[in-house]
Amino acid sequence: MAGDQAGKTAFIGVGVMGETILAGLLRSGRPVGDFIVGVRRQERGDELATKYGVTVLPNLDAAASADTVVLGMKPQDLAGALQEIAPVLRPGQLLVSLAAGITTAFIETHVPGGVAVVRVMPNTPALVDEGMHALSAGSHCDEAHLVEAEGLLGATGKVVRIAEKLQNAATAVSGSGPAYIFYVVEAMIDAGVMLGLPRPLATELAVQTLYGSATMLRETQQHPTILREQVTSPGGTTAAALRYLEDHKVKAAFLSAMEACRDRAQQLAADS
Ligand SMILES: NC(=O)C1=CN([C@@H]2O[C@H](COP(=O)(O)OP(=O)(O)OC[C@H]3O[C@@H](n4cnc5c(N)ncnc54)[C@H](OP(=O)(O)O)[C@@H]3O)[C@@H](O)[C@H]2O)C=CC1
Ligand SMILES: O=C(O)[C@@H]1CCC=N1
Repeated sequence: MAGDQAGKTAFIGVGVMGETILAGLLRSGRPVGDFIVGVRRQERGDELATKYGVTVLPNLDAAASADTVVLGMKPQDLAGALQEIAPVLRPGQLLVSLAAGITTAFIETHVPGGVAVVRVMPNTPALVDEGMHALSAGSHCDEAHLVEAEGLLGATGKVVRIAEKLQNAATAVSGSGPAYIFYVVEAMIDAGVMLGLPRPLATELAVQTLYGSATMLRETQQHPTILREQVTSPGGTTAAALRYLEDHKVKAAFLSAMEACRDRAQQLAADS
């Protein structure tokens, strides 16, 4: 596919992540006519057509009429979907897979030779155009394919190119990462309530603290250790709290949790 002839993009499998990316593209000003949607349930298709005015087609027709196909189904559903659309795929066409764990090599074995594959690990902050998307090229990708994929993902946040062997580690950091952060915020709100704060106030304090801290990290470019030390007065309140987190091996728990995430991504690939 020549980059300057980029045509329609089909989204096949439009759940949380697919809709987030599609909606972001429309929000960024891309015409709805650039996109086609393929779904497996008619009522989901009706919902997307009503909400965005997007054309909904059977998967086979969606794949046939697009230069780029974004695959947004669960890893367990990917092989079945590839089998369904493979008959209409053609060399030079681009497949962009969002599926955790699934390799470009696996996808390439399920489609005709010469179809280009880009593997992406997106994340849900794309909903507010603050996504972090890591992408890797398959073996038939040229620069135009990568630029096309970057254009699609770039509408909702940052995009980095990474070696495919790092994809499962990226999943552990940025793909699944928002869930860890929400979990920590949930814990802080509940603790605030336990300490006597009304829940709306505890929520406001915790959410703004997260937002301010994230903004500091990004804008000052300082190492988190330095920023943490600035909060930690000798013999003060923060040191007392951090000591408890150290005693309970919270950092080690993060390491184990993220290893489990990486391993699960590998397992999803092995099971496919
Ligand atoms: N959610 C996240 O934070 C992230 C998800 N991902 C990856 O993104 C992918 C999607 O995840 P997520 O959006 O959470 O999952 P969802 O379950 O929300 O969405 C998957 C969608 O795919 C549809 N689907 C399944 N099979 C087909 C098919 N053959 N044809 C058409 N549509 C189909 C499902 O339809 P139905 O409505 O009928 O179930 C559903 O709407 C996964 O592979 C995941 O690994 C990656 C990074 C982050
Ligand atoms: O939990 C999952 O499997 C997906 C992939 C990364 C985030 N959500």
